[in-house]
Amino acid sequence: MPSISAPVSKQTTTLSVVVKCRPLTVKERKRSRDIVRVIDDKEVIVLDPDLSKDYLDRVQNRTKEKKYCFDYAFGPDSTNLDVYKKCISSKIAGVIQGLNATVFAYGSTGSGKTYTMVGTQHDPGLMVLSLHTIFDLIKQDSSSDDFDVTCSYLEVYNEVIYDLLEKSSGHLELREDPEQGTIVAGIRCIKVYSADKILELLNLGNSRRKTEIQYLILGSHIRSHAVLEIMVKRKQKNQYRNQVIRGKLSLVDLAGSERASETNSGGQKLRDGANINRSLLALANCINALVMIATVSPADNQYHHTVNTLKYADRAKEIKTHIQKNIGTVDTHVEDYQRMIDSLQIEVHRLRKELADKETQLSVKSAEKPVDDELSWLNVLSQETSENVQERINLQRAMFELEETNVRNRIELQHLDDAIAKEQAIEKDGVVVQALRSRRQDILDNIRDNDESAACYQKVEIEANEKHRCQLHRMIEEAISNNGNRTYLRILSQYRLLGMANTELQFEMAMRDQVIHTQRESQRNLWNLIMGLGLDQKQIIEMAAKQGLTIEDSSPHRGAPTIKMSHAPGHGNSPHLWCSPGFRQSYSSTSIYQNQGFGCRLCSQGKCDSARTICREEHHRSYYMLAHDHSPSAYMGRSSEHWVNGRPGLCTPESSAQDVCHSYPEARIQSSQWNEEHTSNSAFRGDFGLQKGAWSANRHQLLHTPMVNESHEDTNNQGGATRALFGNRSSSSNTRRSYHV
Ligand SMILES: Nc1ncnc2c1ncn2[C@@H]1O[C@H](COP(=O)(O)OP(=O)(O)OP(=O)(O)O)[C@@H](O)[C@H]1O
Repeated sequence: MPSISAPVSKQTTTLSVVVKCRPLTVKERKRSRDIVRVIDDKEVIVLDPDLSKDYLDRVQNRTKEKKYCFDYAFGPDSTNLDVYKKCISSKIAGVIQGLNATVFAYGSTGSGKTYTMVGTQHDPGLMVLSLHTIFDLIKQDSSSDDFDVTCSYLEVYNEVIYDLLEKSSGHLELREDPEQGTIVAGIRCIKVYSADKILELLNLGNSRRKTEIQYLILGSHIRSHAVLEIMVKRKQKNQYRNQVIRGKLSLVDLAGSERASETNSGGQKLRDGANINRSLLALANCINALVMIATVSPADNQYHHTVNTLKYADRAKEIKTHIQKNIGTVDTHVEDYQRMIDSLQIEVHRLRKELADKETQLSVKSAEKPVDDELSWLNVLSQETSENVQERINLQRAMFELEETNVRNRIELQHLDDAIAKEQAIEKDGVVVQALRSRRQDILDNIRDNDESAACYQKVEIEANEKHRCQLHRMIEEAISNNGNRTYLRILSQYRLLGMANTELQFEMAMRDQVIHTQRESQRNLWNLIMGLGLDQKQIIEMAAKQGLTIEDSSPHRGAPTIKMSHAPGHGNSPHLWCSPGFRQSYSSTSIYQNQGFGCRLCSQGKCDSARTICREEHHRSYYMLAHDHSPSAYMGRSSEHWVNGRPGLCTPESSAQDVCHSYPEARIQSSQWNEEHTSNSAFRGDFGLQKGAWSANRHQLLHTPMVNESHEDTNNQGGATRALFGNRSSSSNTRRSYHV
C-alpha cells in the first residue's frame, strides 16, 4: 500500500548563504591580480581592480571596493571538506529524518561551482561528502528501521530535463505523484549501497552535460543545471503504525550566472538565459531547507561577475523557506483521502453558491449599464491621465536630478583643472597629475553619460508621454462634445484635471525652491568674492551708490547685506533694481537675478518705481520663464515643443538657442566667447569699480563655474539663474536687473 504525504509540522527558516572564493588558476597567476579578501570567515571584500585610481578615490572615498557579510565565507585555501563540515553536514542529518534539503552552487562560469559540488579525488565535493554522511548516519542509526537510498542525476537544459545516468536520454517530463509530490517521470533511480562509487558516476554524468559549442573547449556548462537527488526512504517499524518517511537531498550545480546579454549569443541562446532564471525561481518554490554556495573567482578581470554574484547572494539572505517532514502511514491513507474528498465537496458547494450570487448581481447591473459605462469609461480616462501626469513628474524629476548631478560634476571638473594646473607647475606628469587626469576623465565620462541619459529621456520617454497626453486630451474632449450630459461631464473632467495640474505645479514649486537654494549659494559666494577684493564696505557702498544702488542691512550678524535700488535717472542702461521686502524677509541670504522681460507689468508700462514690490510669481517667472497659462486645459493641450529639456516651459528664441548649443559644442564655444565679452563690458563690472586684473581673474573663475557654463545649454531654470548673473545676447539692450545681495 502506498503512503501519502501528510505534513505534521512546519517551521520557517532563512536561506543560509555561504561564499567560496577559489584560488587563482596557474594561467591566471601570470596575468591577473587577486582582489578578493575573506576576513573572519564571514566578510568578503572585493578590492577595486583599478590600481591607478587609488590615490584620489581613497581621498574622496570613491573606490569601487565592496564589502559583504555572509553566514560563512571561505578563502582560496579552504577545501571542500572545510565548507562541508561548517555549513552543510548539519543539514544532511535531517534528510534521514524525513526532511528535504537543497544545496546549490551559484556563480559565474569558471568560478568553481562544479569543483565545489563534484570535486576531485583529493578534494571530494559536496555531493560525494553528503552521500558519505548519509551512509554513516544510517550505519549509526540504532533503530530497526529499514532504509533505502536511491540517486538520480539529471540535467535541466533550456527548461528540458535529461537523465545524466542514461547514455542517450530523451526529454523527461515532470508529473504530480500523489505519493511523492512532483516527480520526473521515467528518470533512472539507482539504488546505492555505499558512497564509494558516486564520484565515478558523477564524472560520467558530467561528461554528458550539454555544452554550447563555443564553450566546449573550455569545458564550461554555462547553460545547464545539473541536479543530483539523493532520496532516503525510511520505513519505521514502531509498534503502532508503519510509518514511511521520505527525505530528499538535492545538490544543484547551476548554470553560469552571467546575464544573457553578456554571453555573446542571441536568439535561442538568449531565451536559454531567461529560462535559466525561471528554473531558479521554480527551484525556490519546492525546497524546504536551502543552502546556497556562491562561488567567486579572485581574479581582477572577474570584478563585475564577482560583485554581481555577491550582490545576488546578499539579496538571497532574505529568502525564507518552510521546513516540514514528509511523513505518511500506510494505515492513515484512506482516512486522508476521505478528508480530502470532504473538504473538496465543501469547496465545490461554496463555489456554486458564489457563482449563483454573481449571476444575480450581473443581471441587476445590466439595467444600469449605459450610465455606469460612461462613468467608468471616464474613470479609466482619469486614471490614465493621472498616471500620465505622475509619469511626467517622475521624468521631470529624473531630468532634474541628472542636471543637478552634472552641475556638481562640473564643479569638480573645475577643481580638478585647477589642481592639475597647480600640480603640473610643481611636477610635470607625476603620479598625482596622472591620478587627477584619470579622475577628470571619469568625471567627463559621467557628464557625457548623464547628458546621454537626459537626451534619451527627452527623445523617447518624454515624447511618448507627451503623445499619450495629447491622445488622452483628445479623447476627453471628444467624450464631452458627444455626450448628452455635457455640463456635468465637463465639470467633472475639469475638476479632475485641475487636481492633476495642481500636483504638477506642486512638483514644479519644489524644483524651483531647489534652484533658488542653489542660486542663493552662488550669490553668497559672489558677495564673498566682492568682499575679497580688498575694498572696504564703505568703498563698495559708495561705488554702488554712483550706479544708483543702495546697500542696506549690512550689519555683520545678518550675513550678506541687501542691495536695494534707488531709481537713478541718467543711468539709462544701468541696472534697474526691484526691491521686494517680502522676498527679502523670507530669503535673507544673497540673491541677484536679472529679469528676462517677463518682468513686472508696471515696468513694461513705465510705471514702476524704485520702491515697488514684486510678487513671488514674478520672481518665479523671471527664474523659470514658465508658460503663461497654467490652466488645466493648457497643461493637457500643451504640445511637445513646449517641453524644454524635459520640463514644461515656454518656447522662446533663447530656449531654442540653448538647445542648439546643447547639441552643437561649437555653438557653445561661440556663445561663451560672447558671454565673456558681454560680461567684461557689463555695467555690473563698471558699477562696482573692479580693477581689471582682479576682476578678470575672478570672472574667469565665475565663467567656468558650472552655472555659467550651463547658461546656454541648461534648462530654463538654470539658464535663468545664469542669465541672472551675466545677462545674454537677447537681453543685453533692454533688460532690467534686480540685485538682492
Ligand atoms: N577550490 C579550488 N581549488 C583549486 N582549483 C579550483 C577550485 N575551484 C575551482 N578550481 C578550478 O577552477 C576552474 C573552474 O572551475 P569549475 O569548472 O568548477 O567552474 P564552474 O563554475 O563550474 O564553471 P562552469 O559554469 O563553466 O561549469 C577549474 O579548472 C577548477 O579546477
